[in-house]
Amino acid sequence: MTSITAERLASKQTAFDEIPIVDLAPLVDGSDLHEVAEKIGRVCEEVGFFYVKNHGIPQELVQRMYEATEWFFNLPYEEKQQLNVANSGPTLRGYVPTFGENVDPENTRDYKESFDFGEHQDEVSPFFGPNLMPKDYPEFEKIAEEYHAAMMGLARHLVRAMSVSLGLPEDYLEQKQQKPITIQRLLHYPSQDATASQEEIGIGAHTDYGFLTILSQDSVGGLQVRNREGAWISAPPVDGTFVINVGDLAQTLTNDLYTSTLHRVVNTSGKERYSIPFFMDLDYDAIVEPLDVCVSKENPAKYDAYTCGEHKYARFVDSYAHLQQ
Ligand SMILES: O=C(O)CCC(=O)C(=O)O
Ligand SMILES: [Fe+2]
Repeated sequence: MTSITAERLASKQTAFDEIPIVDLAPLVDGSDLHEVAEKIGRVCEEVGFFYVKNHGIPQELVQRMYEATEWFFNLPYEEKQQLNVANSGPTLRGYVPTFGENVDPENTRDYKESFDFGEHQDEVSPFFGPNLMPKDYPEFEKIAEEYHAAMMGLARHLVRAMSVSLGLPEDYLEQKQQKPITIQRLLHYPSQDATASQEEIGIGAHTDYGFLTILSQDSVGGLQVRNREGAWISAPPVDGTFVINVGDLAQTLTNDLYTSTLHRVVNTSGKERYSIPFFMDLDYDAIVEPLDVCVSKENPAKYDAYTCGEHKYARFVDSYAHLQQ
């Protein structure tokens, strides 16, 4: 690796407590929503990224989803290409090969390959519709659906806590999530040669486009988060946790109180890396603008209103190779 590449891809090896861990037990068992809400509010303001433990998702389910993920990416390339996102129309579901989505297109090309799905529905509209699923493997589809449903349940808990953290009724944000856009993604990061060109990276620096993300990462590592000083710090795997991060929609709604933090993945470990992010958004037509509780005379609204679906679709158009002219 040239020294400039090494410098660009390196992260500060920080203790992982720079990215805090929040214990969700009192939220999930219903004993103390307010205590957890207060903690989540603080870390959303200070970091925008946190681990959660005691989240109620069985480790065994996560394990099965990883086995299915590895199985999927080991399919012959031609079989994966039959499920290419370009065949999905506006649902934007399916397989995206290496360099098919570049989240920081001005600087880098993404080495990862991915597979997106959501809740099945017959009718097609942007982000909604049928899933493209591998043929002759109903077990894959079953695990995928089970995992997606589990993530939805955890996301609902977190969103309630976020409402309360803002001093709002616990169902306030949920009103914008009657039929939310959700994306369940599987990711594979082949290990990159340490001499790889600096334009190629696991996933380039980006913020997430949605409301919040629930990420499971395997034990390989490589996730890096940019802190307030502009340094990249590592977010190493922590057993039994998920990584939660605030997305753009939450930053807009809170008028920048909560931060949609830049992050990226660099895998030069020599091992294959897999991760499984779930993106929880708002309803397609939900209006996204700073909430009254986050706006005052001294702190006026920093954003004009936009709709969730249009914002997300525009961000996808910017990053998906098949949508570029
Ligand atoms: O794989 C990871 O650890 C992060 C993935 C990610 O940032 C994303 O898919 O938005
Ligand atoms: Fe991300």
